[in-house]
Amino acid sequence: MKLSTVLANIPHTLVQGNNEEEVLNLEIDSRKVSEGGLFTAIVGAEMDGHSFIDKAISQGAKVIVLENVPENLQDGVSYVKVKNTSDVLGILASNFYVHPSKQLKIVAVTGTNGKTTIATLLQKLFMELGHNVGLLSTIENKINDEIIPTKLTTPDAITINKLMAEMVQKNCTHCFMEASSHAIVQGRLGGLDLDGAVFTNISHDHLDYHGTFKDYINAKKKLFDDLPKHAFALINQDDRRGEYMLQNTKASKKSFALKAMATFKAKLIENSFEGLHLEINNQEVWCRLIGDFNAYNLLAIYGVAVLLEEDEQEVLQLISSLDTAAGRFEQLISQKEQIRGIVDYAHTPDALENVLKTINNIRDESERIITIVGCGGNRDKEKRPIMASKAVELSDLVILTSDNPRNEEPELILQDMQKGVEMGAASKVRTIVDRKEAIEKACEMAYPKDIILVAGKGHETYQEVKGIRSHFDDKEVLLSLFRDR
Ligand SMILES: CC(=O)N[C@H]1[C@@H](OP(=O)(O)OP(=O)(O)OC[C@H]2O[C@@H](n3ccc(=O)[nH]c3=O)[C@H](O)[C@@H]2O)O[C@H](CO)[C@@H](O)[C@@H]1O[C@H](C)C(=O)N[C@@H](C)C(=O)N[C@H](CCC(=O)O)C(=O)O
Ligand SMILES: Nc1ncnc2c1ncn2[C@@H]1O[C@H](COP(=O)(O)OP(=O)(O)OP(=O)(O)O)[C@@H](O)[C@H]1O
Ligand SMILES: N[C@H](CCC[C@H](N)C(=O)O)C(=O)O
Ligand SMILES: [Mg+2]
Repeated sequence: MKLSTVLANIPHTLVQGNNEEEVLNLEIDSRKVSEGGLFTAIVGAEMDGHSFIDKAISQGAKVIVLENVPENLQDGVSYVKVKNTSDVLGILASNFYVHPSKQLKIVAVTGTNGKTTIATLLQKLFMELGHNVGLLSTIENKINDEIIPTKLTTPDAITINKLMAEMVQKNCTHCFMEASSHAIVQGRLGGLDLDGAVFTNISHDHLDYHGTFKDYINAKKKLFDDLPKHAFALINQDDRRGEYMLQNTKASKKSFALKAMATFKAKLIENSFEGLHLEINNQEVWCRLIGDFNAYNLLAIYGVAVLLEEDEQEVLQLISSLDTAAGRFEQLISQKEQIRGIVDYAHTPDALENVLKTINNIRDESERIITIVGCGGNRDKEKRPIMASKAVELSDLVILTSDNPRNEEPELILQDMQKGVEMGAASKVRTIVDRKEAIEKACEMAYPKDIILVAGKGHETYQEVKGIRSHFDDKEVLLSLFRDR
């Protein structure tokens, strides 16, 4: 594609070079640039892409999009100056891949918890409804049944557009995606033509990155501020910040709620280890998902489907057969002793509290709860003592352990967590650095019918220590320990 076409609708100055240059590919990482590529220099959180411009050229880049022009320009290379490279990357990628988002119905889901559940189940539902559908999620990206592995919840703008172009090529009509707060702030969704956005809830997370809770809330709000007029903005009316998300949006305002007045209403009739019994817009529905919080997720899914003009009856019928997303309240029960293992991705104080409250509400009094939980390294430190304290408050026994220590010392993360354990509760808490040993200990301590909650890693199949990811799977460990129980 010609450079002038790639730069359409982007205010820029061609400092040197030729607008007719053919661009063969786009890159933001110099290490991945190939012949004929366009390299965009991004000022990142840790590094400045401008320092890799020469490296990108040595790898074959023919065009450089940048904010700061270097003193020495290389011959045969076009240099394009823009005001903010992160801001234009989405438009650049959309131009290069010929605006795939305009050819898809796209709904982005944001909020602290529930994004993966809602996006994943929407993809399943819309496939059941007979559509070809794409998915961008924490667990994986998908084009219909084809799985494309991912390391991020929301990919960078180039990857998003590339995947969407592939979705269009494979006749997809819809794409459901998660919009993380990091992605919104970094402009990864820039240039996308969204048809709807969903707000689930907001609670403590990622303060390491956003600084204050207010900035974290405003990061989520930006998704709604940027929506076009033809889109819908669907918010959780029961969340204190739901209404705020709609303050400056041009989109049509819709809501869902269990308590407040809303466009889409549901009532929780019963909640058990077998599933949820709900009333959605005055119709009774049985669902296989567990926990009050999933009533919100299912209602949001219903709302999106109706707003995308699917048949309400068919949607309600299909919702009742939807299964949970991998690692979200996944249950395993040992044969002989009926010990109940629950693997859940709760890695925020709010998620942990919700999951534990759900278990407390539906368990039999005699069934004890043993919780295994850790907190990620190189992530929000403030949530560590809070998560430990919630675990202690709502469980009979707690084992604090490691969850992706990354570049931090696991022992120090655990010390931060221990600060949330009150003196009087110390007797029900143990600390075991090795996650496998922690799960083994929990099984050793469990009586028949006890409940073991393994929180924080959900679908993850690795433990990341000092930059190296080794295979680790909570579910796999539990399964092998349950074999003889
Ligand atoms: C803190 C953060 O969000 N970083 C993301 C961000 O990187 P960055 O632009 O700040 O990168 P940087 O390392 O400072 O480098 C600046 C630029 O130099 C380039 N570079 C760097 C080195 C080199 O040799 N050559 C080169 O060209 C980089 O490609 C980059 O363009 O943009 C990159 C491209 O989009 C992301 O891959 C990267 O995610 C990192 C790996 C990450 O761990 N992010 C996590 C925190 C994240 O985004 N998580 C959210 C989910 C959170 C949740 O809700 O749970 C997600 O969406 O996954
Ligand atoms: N609507 C909800 N409200 C509160 N907690 C929820 C909700 N949905 C799920 N959870 C809890 O949060 C955990 C994570 O859920 P999910 O993966 O759907 O969220 P997410 O927003 O995608 O998270 P991430 O930002 O890490 O990708 C679940 O395992 C469950 O414990
Ligand atoms: N997307 C979240 C996931 C956290 C999951 C938990 N297992 C951890 O590694 O901290 C993050 O990157 O903060
Ligand atoms: Mg997610």
